[in-house]
Amino acid sequence: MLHVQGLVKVYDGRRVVEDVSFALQPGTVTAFLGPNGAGKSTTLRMVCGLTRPTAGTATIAGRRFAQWPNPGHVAGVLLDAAAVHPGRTGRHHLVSGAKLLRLPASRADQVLAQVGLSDAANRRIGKYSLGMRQRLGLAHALLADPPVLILDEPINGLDPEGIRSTRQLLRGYAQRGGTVLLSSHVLSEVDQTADRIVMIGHGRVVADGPLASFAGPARTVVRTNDVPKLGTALQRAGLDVRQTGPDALSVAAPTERVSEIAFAAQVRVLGLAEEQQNLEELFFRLTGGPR
Ligand SMILES: Nc1ncnc2c1ncn2[C@@H]1O[C@H](COP(=O)(O)OP(=O)(O)OP(=O)(O)O)[C@@H](O)[C@H]1O
Repeated sequence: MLHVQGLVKVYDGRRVVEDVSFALQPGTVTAFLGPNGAGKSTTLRMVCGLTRPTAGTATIAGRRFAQWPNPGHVAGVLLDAAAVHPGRTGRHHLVSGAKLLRLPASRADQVLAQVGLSDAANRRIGKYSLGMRQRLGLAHALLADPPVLILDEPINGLDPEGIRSTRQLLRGYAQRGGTVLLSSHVLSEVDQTADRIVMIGHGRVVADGPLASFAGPARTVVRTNDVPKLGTALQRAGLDVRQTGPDALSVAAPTERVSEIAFAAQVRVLGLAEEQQNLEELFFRLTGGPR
């Protein structure tokens, strides 16, 4: 559905995007990840025809984005949430967008409801928070219910509720066959949303694959009132064990296995939880560290 082939961008003799290629299938959410300045926005701008590539091509449904007679019906784009008229209301902004796309004004209200902005529809955009502007930008991208969404840092500035509802919205959109490409420089923002990650560092793709393939083996954090006894039992079972607090151990095993061993050793467990995968570390290793 979206094909990027050998994209290169040179600014003032500097290669800021170097031979970036990937192809996205319908029904998927792909996170385009990289630290600040890695070349994400430049790549997305080339995909959307806003920046001319030095080399390479990007096509959506077989054509360059700008070659489509009605590009907004093919891909919804959110590149810069700040690029909206602050004196307009959210609703006015979306009604204008709907008109340009030859859609009924009622579409504005539908997408406002979809992103949870109905209550703020008649307030001026200048009074919106960053998170509200992000939601408005997402609403604009959704206007024509296009098959593809291209979103630059859509989670940035959202509160926890905004993050949760945006995740749900994007997952639901992909489940209905949509193709989503969203960029982020914070891995934890997208690890519950994306099926696949494409990581970019210094303009180059450094990793590309299903998110699960980058996650290390499952680890469990277990809290107990007898760290030495449980630690010994877990080590005897051949597991990698690290003490992470006065009453806490991190164990390279799923929670069920840790629970079984603790039960067999007759050690009281105060808490048991899956450890958050530290994908951030992997990210920095692959991209050569933050700039
Ligand atoms: N119009 C331009 N002229 C010259 N250099 C540019 C231009 N646009 C971007 N760059 C440079 O290209 C590099 C990549 O920038 P880009 O905005 O694509 O990175 P990014 O991964 O999106 O970063 P961020 O997460 O900060 O948005 C940076 O070094 C930036 O300074």
